[in-house]
Amino acid sequence: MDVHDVTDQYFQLINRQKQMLLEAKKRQGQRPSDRKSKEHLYDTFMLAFMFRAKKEGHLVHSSFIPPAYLPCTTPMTGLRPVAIKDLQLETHHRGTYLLLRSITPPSRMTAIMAIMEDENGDAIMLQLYQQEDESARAAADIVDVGTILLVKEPYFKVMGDGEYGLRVDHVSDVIHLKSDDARIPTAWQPQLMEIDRSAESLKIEGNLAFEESRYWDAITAYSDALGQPATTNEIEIIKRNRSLAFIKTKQFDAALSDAGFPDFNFNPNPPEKAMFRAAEALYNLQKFSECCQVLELLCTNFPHNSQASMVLTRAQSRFLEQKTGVYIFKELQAKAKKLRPPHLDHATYIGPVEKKQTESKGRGLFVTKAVKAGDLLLCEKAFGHAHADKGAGDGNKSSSQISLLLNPETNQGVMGAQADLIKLIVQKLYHNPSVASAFTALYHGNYEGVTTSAVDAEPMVDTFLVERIISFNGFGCPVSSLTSHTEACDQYSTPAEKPTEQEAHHSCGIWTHASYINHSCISNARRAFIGDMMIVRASRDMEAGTEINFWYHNPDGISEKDLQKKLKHWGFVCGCAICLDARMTDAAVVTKRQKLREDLKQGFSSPVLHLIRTKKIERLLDLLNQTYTQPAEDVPRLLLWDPQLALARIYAAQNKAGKSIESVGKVLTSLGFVVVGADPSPTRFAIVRWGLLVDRLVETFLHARTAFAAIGAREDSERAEGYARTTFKIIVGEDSSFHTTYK
Ligand SMILES: C[S@@+](CC[C@H](N)C(=O)[O-])C[C@H]1O[C@@H](n2cnc3c(N)ncnc32)[C@H](O)[C@@H]1O
Repeated sequence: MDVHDVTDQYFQLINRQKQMLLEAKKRQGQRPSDRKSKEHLYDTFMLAFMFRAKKEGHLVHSSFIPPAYLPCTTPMTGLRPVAIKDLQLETHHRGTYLLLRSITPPSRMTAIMAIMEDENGDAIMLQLYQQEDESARAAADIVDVGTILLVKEPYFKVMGDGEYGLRVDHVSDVIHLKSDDARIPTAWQPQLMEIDRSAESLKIEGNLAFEESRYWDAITAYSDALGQPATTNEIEIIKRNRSLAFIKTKQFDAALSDAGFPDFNFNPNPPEKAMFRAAEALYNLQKFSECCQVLELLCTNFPHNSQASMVLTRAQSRFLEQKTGVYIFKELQAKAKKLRPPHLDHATYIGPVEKKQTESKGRGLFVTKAVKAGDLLLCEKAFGHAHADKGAGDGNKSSSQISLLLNPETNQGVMGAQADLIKLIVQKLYHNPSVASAFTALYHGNYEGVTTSAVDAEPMVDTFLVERIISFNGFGCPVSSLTSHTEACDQYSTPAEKPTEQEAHHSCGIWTHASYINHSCISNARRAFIGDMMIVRASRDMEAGTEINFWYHNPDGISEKDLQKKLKHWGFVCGCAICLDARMTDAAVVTKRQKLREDLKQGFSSPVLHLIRTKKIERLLDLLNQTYTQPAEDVPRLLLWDPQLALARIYAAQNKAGKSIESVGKVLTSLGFVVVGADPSPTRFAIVRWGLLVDRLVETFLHARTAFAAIGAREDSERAEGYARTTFKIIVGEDSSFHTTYK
């Protein structure tokens, strides 16, 4: 993940956590004799609960990923009960389950916590991780006073504060029991029997909960109703109602099934509502073709349903995007600017690409036909996207959105919305198993998860597999590459001084198709973002069958050693020509280059006469150029192009068109381009071979446009503008904002 890596800053914290884990491990298997009484745990928890409630909203979350363990794969019938008093520290109690009842309300930190008791009256702190956000589902919906649940294969451990507790990382390891479940002990059963538990009264209860936006309660009531005797007609109505509640809670697989899709229960004239629910679910599952089919039938059978025809128009637009890759990018930019989180209602387009095995990088993505620089390869909606406001973590009021995620097992520390992304994807997989395989098929290193995806007919999600996949495949992203492009170019104020800090993104996501693209510093594609859409365009012309590569981390402005450090957690060392050349370069040459860049910096800031100054700069650039031995088209000269551009800028300001064009040609050559006509000769200006696509290339081509125009080479000027526009399109993802950005 190319997000804000803070491993170095939090090295000590990671080490401290490792030490704590080692200490805790020494107690493995112990049955602690100093467990606190139920009363003590209750009092302490409630005090902290009240104190925390007052401070709510100003929490900066930090969390440690514990050593990975597998979710429970044993069916309930194969598990035996265990009691709190029998739990052993630092142990996963495989083959058992613990029956618990909550004696406190929940407290939400990184996990949802509550004090639970067992049948013997012993109590324990329970921590439930990876649950939905408060905005999606209130913590009290998950656990509250009186909630009875089963924890499968409980993990008993020493917690951060030295107390003992249960930690549950896999959402499928907890089963909530309904009030009539036979496993509930008599003493915990409700004293008063409810009067009316008929399907009809439960349906009404569900409807009421739905009207009050208590969708989870509505689902429980409808599900209870379906457990009671009812006519076929009643069952269908309850299911249709539940289907809508499933849609509201993003459980689209279940919504589709409740709507009766695909055969609508063999009904040749499916009910209007059933079709509408199915269409909504299909839309959200991005199945636009099937969605259009259902809506077309709905509009034919019920021509007065204006909402259906509106949704059909929307679904048709998505279907068209999916088929053709034609988007109204201006609209996408406008939506990304306005929406928070910037999740856009648009479809994924998969261009001329296919997944194949590479020789040494695992699987990769290849073009299936010849493409030109600028061509669209992918325009992909994120499978999951977690947004963190820019500036979050800087002490402003958005700071609660940012978190620190530390993994002592992989020695990694990242700052941003990753913790949210893990949670979000765990929930998506848990609630929509039909989409899981696109995610679980992604690269996950040597992590060996479970081979099954369901237990007791319920989906099973391995949180640690999700974390591993995100770590290897996630990308940090700006809200819009248009903004980051303009910011990157504005930042470049001092000539010959590369910006040292590359932008660290706090928002992040997973794009399951783009995830097959391997890294190379000498890339032939670039990714851009508009909201949660990733746009991948070719940055060079490619033959059919070429492997697509983009850089995971920009190689410009960073030493080879630091770059490998950034790439380390992906588990490979870049073997591209730039990196190999850097490794072979003598230390004396490195020092010489540094010295020349220092001299150039001084040269640019020198107040001496222009002519003397540019002459000196030319000489220094020439010396710097001579330090490279490999042809620039094989090994781009990353320390040369930016001072060369600074010189082109000076010539442009001095209206020295010829010199400006010559400098532009040198910028392009140092970036690995092969160009012709970058001089006042009659040869037409053209790119024979594209090179590295840095942000300031747009400016470079625009200098050429102006200079060619000044010498009356109109055609060359137009061509230079065309290249500027193509470059902009590759970097930003689209070119509809080209003229407003570069007036
Ligand atoms: C996002 S995945 C890319 C797809 C992956 N190759 C696969 O088989 O699914 C990232 C992983 O691909 C591999 N990879 C990517 N670029 C590589 C490179 N330049 N050299 C070697 N391995 C690379 C590494 O294992 C990395 O962790």
